[in-house]
Amino acid sequence: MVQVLQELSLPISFEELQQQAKQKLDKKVFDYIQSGSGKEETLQANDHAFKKWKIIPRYLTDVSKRNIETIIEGEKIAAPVLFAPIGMQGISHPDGELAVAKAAGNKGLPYIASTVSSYSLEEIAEANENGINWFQLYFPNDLELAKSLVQRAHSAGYKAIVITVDTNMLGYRERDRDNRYSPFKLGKGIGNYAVDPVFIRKIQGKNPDDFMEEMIKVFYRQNISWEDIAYIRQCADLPIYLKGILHPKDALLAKENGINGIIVSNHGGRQLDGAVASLDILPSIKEVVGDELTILLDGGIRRGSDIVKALALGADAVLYGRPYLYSLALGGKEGVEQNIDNLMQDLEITMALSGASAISELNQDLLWENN
Ligand SMILES: Cc1cc2nc3c(=O)[nH]c(=O)nc-3n(C[C@H](O)[C@H](O)[C@H](O)COP(=O)(O)O)c2cc1C
Ligand SMILES: CCCCCCC(=O)C(=O)O
Repeated sequence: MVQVLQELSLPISFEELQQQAKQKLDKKVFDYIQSGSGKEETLQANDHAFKKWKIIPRYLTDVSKRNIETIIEGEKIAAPVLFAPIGMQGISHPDGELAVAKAAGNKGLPYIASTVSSYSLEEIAEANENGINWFQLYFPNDLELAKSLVQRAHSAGYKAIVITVDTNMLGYRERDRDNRYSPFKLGKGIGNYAVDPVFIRKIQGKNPDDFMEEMIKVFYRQNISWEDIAYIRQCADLPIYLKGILHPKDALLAKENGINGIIVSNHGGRQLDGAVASLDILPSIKEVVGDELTILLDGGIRRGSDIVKALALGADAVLYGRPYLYSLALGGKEGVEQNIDNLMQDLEITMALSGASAISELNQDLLWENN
């Protein structure tokens, strides 16, 4: 008997992937993932920014031996790509972060676990025990809780702390407001708080119906200072990255405060609408920080050519966001792995056709600005 194997086959194009995810997911969930804040000017600007730069390929170069690996925080990774922290992945697929972290590890790429993951950071670390995990911190209002989260991440083997600085409150997300949707009310809840000893102590004796309310109360620290960042450094001896840096002066302050790296990001256009596209501001940031700290970038990374452009403009690596979440929704862990295989192939082909055989060869000399 001939066995017909039903191989999972996700669309390769990002636009088609997004379209299929739209058909599969509940409308409110899809809107939450896809949309930006306000008029979505920043969301669109992220996309447009990549179109402004064209690659001027170099030919008659030897690209017969190609290598897309790079080193970030002293660890060799399969490509200059990290998985962006994305909260509550359980709304896209029941396996949520467990599937994605495992896929990241299998493909040799770091996974950044969000504070507001559906699963706890310990469960995620276990799922990706052979991979590299970083922990993203939403700085809570309570320093003891911040310390507890960071120390748990350290004990669970996380290799860096990413502090998101662009979310002192949630952006004005018109579609979620129209839909009356908040992911905080759905799914498994927030895995990290559900098991945190400090948080459990805080809610002790309270009505379980107030659990969510208590969580929301602790979420947003609206006055994070450089002293708070220094406090996190004292909690665990781990490299610190700041995510959401856009102003060159803040990048300079990060350098002066001994931060290990920054993530140039506008949160995928979900926070301040009207904010500059991350790719547009990258060259000015590179100019002030030079090679003294690691520069990562996210917002609009969809294809190999986007990665080439970001690296040529000064990023050491990029964070990959929405596309992996759509792949998760459509195909679970295998879907994410397939999408990453496609991205890595695309990157290798784009580099070779640009005349580069290694990541270190990508620089601004390869780009032309199309005003
Ligand atoms: C559904 C969703 C949830 C997100 N959750 C988080 C989060 O928990 N923490 C965080 O720092 N950033 C979060 N982000 C922002 C991403 O880390 C990243 O900055 C953004 O997705 C990059 O834009 P792109 O997806 O368009 O490439 C989230 C983004 C999306 C789309
Ligand atoms: C404490 C802030 C919760 C943010 C929710 C997840 C997120 O970052 C998003 O963009 O949505």
